[in-house]
Amino acid sequence: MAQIIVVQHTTVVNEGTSFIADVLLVDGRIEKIGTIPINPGYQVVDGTGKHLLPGIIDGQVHFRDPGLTHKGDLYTESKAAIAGGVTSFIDMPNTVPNVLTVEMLADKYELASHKSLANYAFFLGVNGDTIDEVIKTDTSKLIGVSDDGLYFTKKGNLLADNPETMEKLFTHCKAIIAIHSEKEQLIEKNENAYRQKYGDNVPVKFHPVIRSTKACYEATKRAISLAKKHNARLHILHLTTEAETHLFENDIPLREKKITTEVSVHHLWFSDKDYERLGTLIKWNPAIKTEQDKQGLLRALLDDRIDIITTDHAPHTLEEKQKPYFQSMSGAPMVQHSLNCMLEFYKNGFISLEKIVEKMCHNPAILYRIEKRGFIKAGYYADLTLVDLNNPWTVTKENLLYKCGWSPLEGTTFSTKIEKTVVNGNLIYDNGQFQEGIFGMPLVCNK
Ligand SMILES: NC(=O)N[C@@H](CC(=O)O)C(=O)O
Repeated sequence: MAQIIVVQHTTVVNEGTSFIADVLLVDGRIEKIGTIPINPGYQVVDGTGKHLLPGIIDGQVHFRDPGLTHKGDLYTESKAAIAGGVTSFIDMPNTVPNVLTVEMLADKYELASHKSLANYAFFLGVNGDTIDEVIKTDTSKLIGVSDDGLYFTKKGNLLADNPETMEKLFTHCKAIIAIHSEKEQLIEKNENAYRQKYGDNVPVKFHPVIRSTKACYEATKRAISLAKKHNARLHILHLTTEAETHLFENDIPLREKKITTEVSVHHLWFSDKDYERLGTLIKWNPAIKTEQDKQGLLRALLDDRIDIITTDHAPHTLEEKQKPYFQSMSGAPMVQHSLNCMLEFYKNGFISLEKIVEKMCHNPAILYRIEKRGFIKAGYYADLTLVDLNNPWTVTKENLLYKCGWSPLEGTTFSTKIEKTVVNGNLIYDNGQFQEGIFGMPLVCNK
């Protein structure tokens, strides 16, 4: 028998408007939005007073599977994602082994098919060592290629440091090229200067001085100019500086843009003021920068120079984080709370609900050409999240779902709660309870 769910009397937030309606879900797809008569056998979800959003599509996560599963894995982190209203994610290649060939990519899809509760896609990794292999590959069907995090291998050769490699890739690659844009060579110089002064114990407040605005701006400027020269499809990951936002355009529809960018939630949420309180827990690459940068990023998001919001969810164990500056891992878990963070900006009057949905749901689907997801539309997959905008709760260790068991947001009180999350028509998350054993689907990239 067909599985039928009706979400009744809910405020649907979709494509720039919000309106009260019922939403009918049949066999994994959205069938109708309007007034739905209830028949016996329908599962009814009361959405009165709640808001129904398309499931979040997080365009950048590190779920650590395979090889780094002491930090997180596809099961634990996808579960945390779903509790946060995230129904689809795109995962980075800096696992162990690094995902540098199409065979390894296929292995990762296979792994996710029996581990991930959310829908999934994976970037093919690319760095200076594998460029020739990647450009021989049929990249036209891939969601994207990326060098993100591959510098941890130390033979990484990030694209931002290698204009020649970058040009070669821009000439041949048909997929989106998503790059981590910081000039590592410049950063290394800064690191050496600070190491001489402080040894290993550099105060973390210098992190944004070491991983400087200059390192970001120069890398982004160069990547954009090379991409324009070759008419390549470039996406700059996790932008952190106000200066860089002015390098992007907002007068072309997203579908036609060749150069796009994103902001990660933590760069909107934290600023350098927070280093004193949180120390290396908020050490990220690129670094959290100034209050002025944070404001500039929000402005660029609102005026469409920034296209999507991601988390760059990057769990590490507390032990790995709480080491002296140079040994402490960069990155932190965020995927369970990204929607709550953005809804807090809404509650404080900084952004509309419709804009949040555009940047977290619609635009990732458009940018990565993801088939039939990201919108509340008849015929689309039923990936949805139901939120209560007036239900305060506090982040504690006990309510974290991350395998690493900590969050830089512990102690934060959010005024909104993610109540339910539907993935492919299945009510996977309902007020703290999970329906286990139903796995997500691979995202289909429709060029
Ligand atoms: N963002 C981070 O600080 N860390 C990421 C790697 C990366 O995105 O560079 C990680 O994988 O830990």
